[in-house]
Amino acid sequence: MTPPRTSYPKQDIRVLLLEGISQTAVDAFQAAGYSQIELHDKSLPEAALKRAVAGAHLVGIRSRTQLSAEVLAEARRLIAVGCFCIGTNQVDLEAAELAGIPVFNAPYSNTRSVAELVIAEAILLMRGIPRRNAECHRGGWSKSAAGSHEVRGKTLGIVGYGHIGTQVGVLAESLGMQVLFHDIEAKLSLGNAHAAAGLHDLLAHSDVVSLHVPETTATQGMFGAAEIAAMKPGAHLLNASRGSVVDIDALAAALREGRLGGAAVDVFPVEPKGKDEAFESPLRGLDNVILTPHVGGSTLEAQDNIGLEVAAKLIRYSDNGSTLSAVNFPEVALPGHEGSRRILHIHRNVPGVLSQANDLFREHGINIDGQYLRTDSNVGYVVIDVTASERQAEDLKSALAAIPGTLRTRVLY
Ligand SMILES: NC(=O)C1=CN([C@@H]2O[C@H](COP(=O)(O)OP(=O)(O)OC[C@H]3O[C@@H](n4cnc5c(N)ncnc54)[C@H](O)[C@@H]3O)[C@@H](O)[C@H]2O)C=CC1
Ligand SMILES: O=C(O)C(=O)COP(=O)(O)O
Repeated sequence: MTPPRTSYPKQDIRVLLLEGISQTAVDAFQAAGYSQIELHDKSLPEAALKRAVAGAHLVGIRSRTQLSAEVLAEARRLIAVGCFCIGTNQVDLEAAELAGIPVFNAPYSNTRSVAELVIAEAILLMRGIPRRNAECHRGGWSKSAAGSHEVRGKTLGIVGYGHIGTQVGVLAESLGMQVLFHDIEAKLSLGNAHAAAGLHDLLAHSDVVSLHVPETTATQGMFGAAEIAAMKPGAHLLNASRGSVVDIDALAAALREGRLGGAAVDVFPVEPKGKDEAFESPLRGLDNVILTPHVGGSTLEAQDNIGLEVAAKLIRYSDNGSTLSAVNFPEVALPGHEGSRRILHIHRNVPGVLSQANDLFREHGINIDGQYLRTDSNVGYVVIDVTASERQAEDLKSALAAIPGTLRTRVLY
């Protein structure tokens, strides 16, 4: 079956996928009729990124690519961005919205992978395995129970009790751990987990502390020397959230001085762009630290599911206009539009735009079959289904594009 025609022919829509996004995404785009797909296995340096996004209509990234306002300013053809991961802190979401570009992500697909890694690390740290592993590699043989503990009966403190934090809690309870959590939102406790009275209360009672907050202005640097000092002596810290959350120098000092028993760190304030760049960190060389290269969500299962999930969201927006589950944009869920032309108009949310748009339809003598509108404080997104010839729809699109405040206009056939 020939795919439905879009105002811009699908074979001319350019998809740019960075950072080794799964083949499942490529397959999904191809199955939907998108053939121009450019793939890169790592993130691009800023100048190359600007050049690449300038020619792209759909861009897929993971956590490493910074889509700043400056980069987005080059992306004049860009229709939508897909973050093939959970975090969207690497994108200037407001700049994207003000440019009329919805951003999508995969809020669930890698959560189990992170939770499994965290539980494995908690067990390894409580047994002192990172140090013993390092010693064996050097020919040592410290066969001793000193400093080794079962996790059963110990307390795990979870900071950020969201999709990942709750799963970590459930898995930890199945191992017989007691679970405390701290969140800025009121959260339903799963199992026998208890909300701590506050962050410092959690720190005072936990044998292992695991961070699962997003990067926000409030979480940047939230775990500094004071929080580390408030942890139980010999406790362990796990960070698979974002590198900016923890003061890495304060953590390195506490580990060197033996105030903390150990740490497992997956995310860093500065991460290499790819294999060719060296990883620098004050935590390197510390035997009581598990260092991993931001692989919390990197399992084949998670990546394959993320590829499908985010590609489907980008395709749905490109083909149908639905912004359902966009993280920065008014959400409009749309039915199919067989038999109608669908006109998409994204505009700054200023008074009068909608009435001018409606006037245009009257002036052009075009009846509106369906109209969908959502706004937030920055933008309005109006979708209008009309019975009109291709020519009439294109004329309307040009007239709509001339309304002051218009950010983007598209016609879907
Ligand atoms: N290492 C890796 O490969 C991966 C890392 N991540 C990171 O993990 C983060 C969390 O993921 P999810 O659990 O899916 O997100 P989520 O949004 O479901 O949960 C985050 C929780 O943190 C809470 N929170 C926000 N600010 C807080 C604060 N200042 N203090 C305490 N709690 C706060 C929120 O209320 C929410 O309950 C992501 O934003 C991402 O940065 C996610 C996937 C993979
Ligand atoms: O999902 C997230 O937020 C992650 O941190 C995983 O990032 P990645 O896709 O591995 O670059």
